[in-house]
Amino acid sequence: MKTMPVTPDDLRRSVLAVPPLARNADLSLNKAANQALVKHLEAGGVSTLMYGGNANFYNIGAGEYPAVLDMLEEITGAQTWVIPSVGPDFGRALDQAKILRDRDFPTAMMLPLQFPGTPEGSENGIRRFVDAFGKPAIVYVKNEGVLNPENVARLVDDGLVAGIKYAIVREDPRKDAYLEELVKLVDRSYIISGIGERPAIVHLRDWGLNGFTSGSVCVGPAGSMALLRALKAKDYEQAEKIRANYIALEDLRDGLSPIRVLHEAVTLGGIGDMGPILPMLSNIGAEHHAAIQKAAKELLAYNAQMLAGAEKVPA
Ligand SMILES: N[C@@H](CC=O)C(=O)O
Repeated sequence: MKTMPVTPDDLRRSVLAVPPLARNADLSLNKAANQALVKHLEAGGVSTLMYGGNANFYNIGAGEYPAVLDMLEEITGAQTWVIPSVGPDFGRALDQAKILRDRDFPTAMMLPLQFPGTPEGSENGIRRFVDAFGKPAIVYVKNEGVLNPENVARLVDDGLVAGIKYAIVREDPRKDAYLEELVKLVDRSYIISGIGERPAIVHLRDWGLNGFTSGSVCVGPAGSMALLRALKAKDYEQAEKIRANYIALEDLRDGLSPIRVLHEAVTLGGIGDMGPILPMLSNIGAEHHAAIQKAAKELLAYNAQMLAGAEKVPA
């Protein structure tokens, strides 16, 4: 597992996969299924795994946290970078900092707390977490009003930030007043697009962001990595062609529930049985399974083609 400090190059080397977390019927960790998903991602060329929203870290207690970290350390390859999340509440983040500070993870992502919180309180919370952890954190900007661009910029200026996951969803990602302000205050090499394949082209081409996160990469890792390579090569025609293969699954995710559809897509695609989602979430209803399975199988077929080298993409 990568243990060296994070550089901007690390943020763009791989798509940052945001995987679900597999559990058994009794909600204990399913190590074999989690390992199967990690192997699928690594076989597709992915080397960065960010365990956050899709793994429902929002609901993991500090009591289970050491076992989760042990498992992630065990199931990932020597070249793979694992980013665990902490929070979203301040007390849990501090408990998790005490657990993380004796381990080799080079950073952790602070989940955003929507309520109750203020931008100044969230900035202060991240400062105190980084102080307790002893390493810079990844800041997750998911909704307006949690952290303002000035709060994020102060954290960056004080050396407390390894990266920023920018994930405020816009109807048209080319029009984004928050991001416009953020890129004035913070070097773009810190900022990664945090909403999957759909806005990734605009975020990297038009806003100059330094990489992207994805959930659907867990089904089609080779295509997402090809998309990243096409974007780095500024081959936007190729990037559009590749992204088209993700839209069916992304439409289902955005229409129903991004986390719950992804969780089931990994199971129904046959990559690994993700089992029950930890409360306070719940698995998506069986009435959606056929559509999710179809989209997952189509993306897996595309992934197999990409692995076989059927499509020429920039190296
Ligand atoms: N939310 C996005 C990116 C990950 O955070 C997704 O799941 O695709």
